[in-house]
Amino acid sequence: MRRFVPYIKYLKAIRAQFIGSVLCAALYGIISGFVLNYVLMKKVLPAVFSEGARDMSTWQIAGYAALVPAVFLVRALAAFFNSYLVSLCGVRVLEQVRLDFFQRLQALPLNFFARHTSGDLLSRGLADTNQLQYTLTNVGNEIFKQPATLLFALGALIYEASSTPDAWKMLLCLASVPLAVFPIRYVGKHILRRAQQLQSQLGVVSDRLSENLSATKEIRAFGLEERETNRFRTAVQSLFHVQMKIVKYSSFLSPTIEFISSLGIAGTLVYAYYANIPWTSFLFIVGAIYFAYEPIKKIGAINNDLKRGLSALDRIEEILNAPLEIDDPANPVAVDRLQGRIAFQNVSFAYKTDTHVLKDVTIDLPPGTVCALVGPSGAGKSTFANLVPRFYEVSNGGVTIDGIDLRAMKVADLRRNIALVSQDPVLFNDTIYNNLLLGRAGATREEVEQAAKDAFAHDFILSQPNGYDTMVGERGGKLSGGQKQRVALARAFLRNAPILILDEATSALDSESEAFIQRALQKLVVGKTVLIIAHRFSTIRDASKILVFEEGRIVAHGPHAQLYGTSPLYKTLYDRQQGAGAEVRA
Ligand SMILES: Nc1ncnc2c1ncn2[C@@H]1O[C@H](COP(=O)(O)OP(=O)(O)OP(=O)(O)O)[C@@H](O)[C@H]1O
Repeated sequence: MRRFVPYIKYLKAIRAQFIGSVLCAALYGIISGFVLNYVLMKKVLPAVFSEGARDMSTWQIAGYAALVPAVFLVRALAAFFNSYLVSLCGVRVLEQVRLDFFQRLQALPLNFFARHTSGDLLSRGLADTNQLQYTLTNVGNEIFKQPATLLFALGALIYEASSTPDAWKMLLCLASVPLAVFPIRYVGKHILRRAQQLQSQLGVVSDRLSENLSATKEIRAFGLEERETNRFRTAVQSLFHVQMKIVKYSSFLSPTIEFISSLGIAGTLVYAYYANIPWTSFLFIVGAIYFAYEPIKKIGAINNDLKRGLSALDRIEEILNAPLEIDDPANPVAVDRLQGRIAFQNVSFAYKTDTHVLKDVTIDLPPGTVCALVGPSGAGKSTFANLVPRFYEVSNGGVTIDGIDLRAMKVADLRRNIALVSQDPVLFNDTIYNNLLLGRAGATREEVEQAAKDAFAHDFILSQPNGYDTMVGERGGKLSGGQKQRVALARAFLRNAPILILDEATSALDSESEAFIQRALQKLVVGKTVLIIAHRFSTIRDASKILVFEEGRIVAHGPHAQLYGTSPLYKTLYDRQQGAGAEVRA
């Protein structure tokens, strides 16, 4: 239970409901453990079956009989309110945990996402939080009710045994109680291990599903349907296997505890026979034994739930406690609009191992430089560009903008000064207008439309069924590649940041889109420091500075005319690209 303590803070806002649920649980415990037994065995049965019972009026009989449903009614109300309020608390705590989980995902560095698959993260965010919610409400439901019931049942037993001559020896029947601890511990241990397997197997299933859904076209094109189904089947079968192990252990517990409690009752029966215990006392004590074992059985079951919840919590906390790595400094330098002088000073960088993919890179790009990054595949161009918005932290050296080390400013301040247009821009499943607005929240309608005009997107947007209010579909699926690119460029116009990072699309666009995009780009780059991961020779040639990457180093830099004569690698890359046409990568 200690593991859940840090989350108690989330109950603050609903303190009254939580206290209400505990009080209802206590009332339930008193009724189940004592009142029910007492009313039935000590009041109703003796009154109805005693020698003078024949003389009672119908009203008197009915009065005694009505006591039974009256007690059950109060117990039912206590159970209902306990369950309702506890569920409310559990759901509220989980709402916060889910939010924390999501917020953490927003703050974690990109490196983290390279280490975790999206299926695994989805499974932690959905299946594990669901399991935790189930545990919290289920365990919460019983955690006060059952111990209260046990306490009052034991109290009733001791009270009765001590007030009936010789009956105290009947308490020996409780000697079998400790026996119940063994199966509870045994099952709990196994369930914890299996629950961990179950949750991670759920991650595998979710991973297969999300990978499959993200590659629907490739699967059909390569005829991979059967292979995919088989892969999914294997994952689901493993899940089934682990699930059944859990069912086996959970189902084992209840009957075992019932059997142990029957041993106690059998012992009581033998003793009561020899000790001549009155039947009313005997029934009361057997009732109390039953009501004492029932909570033990339930506590065993909630122990299992708890173990499953703990394994889910472990997986959620792995994310909640994952180091942020890239965080704001304690005393950030105040940054408003930067000019855009980017400088790398002896920068080395490795993704995870010691293998550096950037090695001792030093370069100074004055504001307004349009800089093309070229080099063979894997040479480090994207990595270089990704260090500027501080998507990753350098291993050695430092990156500065306007002379300020990136680590000295707030991450949000830095990124507000950068616009990013990626190769395959992602649009959210929202209207075109709202997708544009992501460039700069708070922009006016006129500004948004002007940005769309600058990006040559305005006309195609107006020709959509609902103009700017047309929904773009999941990941912008209802727009063509060229249209998505223009929306992304319009977003960059709207942002109007001093630094622009552009990953040029490698796939061919139709010539009309291509021409629009080139014209938009020419306008967009004016007055900005631009890093273009360039794949078209026209872009490369027009750049004011070209950085040639090879195996993580900048081996040459300068304008096209100079590099063409001095850098053999650049000459080869450029000639190859020019020969192969606009679509071939550098
Ligand atoms: N997230 C990552 N995790 C681990 N290694 C990575 C990651 N991203 C890139 N790398 C590795 O870093 C090296 C440089 O990659 P980078 O993407 O910067 O090259 P690039 O020059 O942009 O290549 P391309 O032109 O093919 O996009 C490569 O060896 C690549 O395998």
